[in-house]
Amino acid sequence: MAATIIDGKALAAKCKARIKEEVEHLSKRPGLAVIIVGDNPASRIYVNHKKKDCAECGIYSEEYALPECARQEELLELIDLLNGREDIDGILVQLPLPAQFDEKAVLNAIDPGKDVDCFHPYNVGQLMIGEHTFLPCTPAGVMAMLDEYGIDPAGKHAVVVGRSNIVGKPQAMLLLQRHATVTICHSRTPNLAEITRQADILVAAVGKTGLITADMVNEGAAVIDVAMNRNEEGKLCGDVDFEAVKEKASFITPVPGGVGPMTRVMLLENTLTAAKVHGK
Ligand SMILES: Nc1nc(=O)c2c([nH]1)NC[C@@H]1CN(c3ccc(C(=O)N[C@@H](CCC(=O)O)C(=O)O)cc3)C=[N+]21
Repeated sequence: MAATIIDGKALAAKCKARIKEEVEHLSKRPGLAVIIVGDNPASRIYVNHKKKDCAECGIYSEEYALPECARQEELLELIDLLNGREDIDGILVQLPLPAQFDEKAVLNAIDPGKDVDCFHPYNVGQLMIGEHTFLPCTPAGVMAMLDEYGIDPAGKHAVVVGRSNIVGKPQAMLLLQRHATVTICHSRTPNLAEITRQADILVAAVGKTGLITADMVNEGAAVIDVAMNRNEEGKLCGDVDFEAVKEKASFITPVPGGVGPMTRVMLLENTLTAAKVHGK
């Protein structure tokens, strides 16, 4: 039987309506500062999306566009200024940064209480011990999708393919918190298909078009595709062979229209949380 297609766009719209409602009940508007450095066209599109999302939910947003040649000190000074501003609850530095930047130092400079990406080592540590305030946006978006479709991770075997700090690792943590048995696979995993075939929940987060083929998926698995790749025609696609895998899976996320819109919602959610923590 063909899989149920998880509609990330519809769920995102529903979540945004709730966030908007909550924002209306605060004493002051939440504020998000978005910093973009250089002119990466994908980053430009994403940042525009974020601004539009904020406006839709009544969140105040400010954009800082620094030139490609900006210096590290300039960026650190800006972050410092934003750290001190009461009207700004969240700070997001769009990644990737141009090569001259020390990404780690930049992320470290953001006040952990304003780190709505959940990239600061303090927040990553909090996540590890289950004490987190902020949710890692993409992994939390995935969890919200599982919840919405009644897919309970408890007791299931969840296989995460990919071990990045922004998706694979935090995804594994969130699934673990929800009592899944978690396996993390990556580029050096020799018997990848053998392991993915054991998955009740399979999360693909590698960034390699066509990586997950139907023979790698267990009948009835829930398949979540986190990747944002461009194919030869420049079309957005994930890691999963969607057409073939949807005939085998019980649930599957499309790209676009799956995890991407939910990632954006979680940024709004974190900004709302930060505003509440800041007494708004
Ligand atoms: N500090 C930082 N935080 C991020 O969260 C962050 C980042 N840097 N750098 C880049 C990645 C990528 N990312 C996406 C989020 C949503 C969509 C999204 O909404 N995608 C739509 C399609 C968008 C389109 O058509 O291009 C969809 O899947 O339906 C895509 C990509 C956040 N990132």
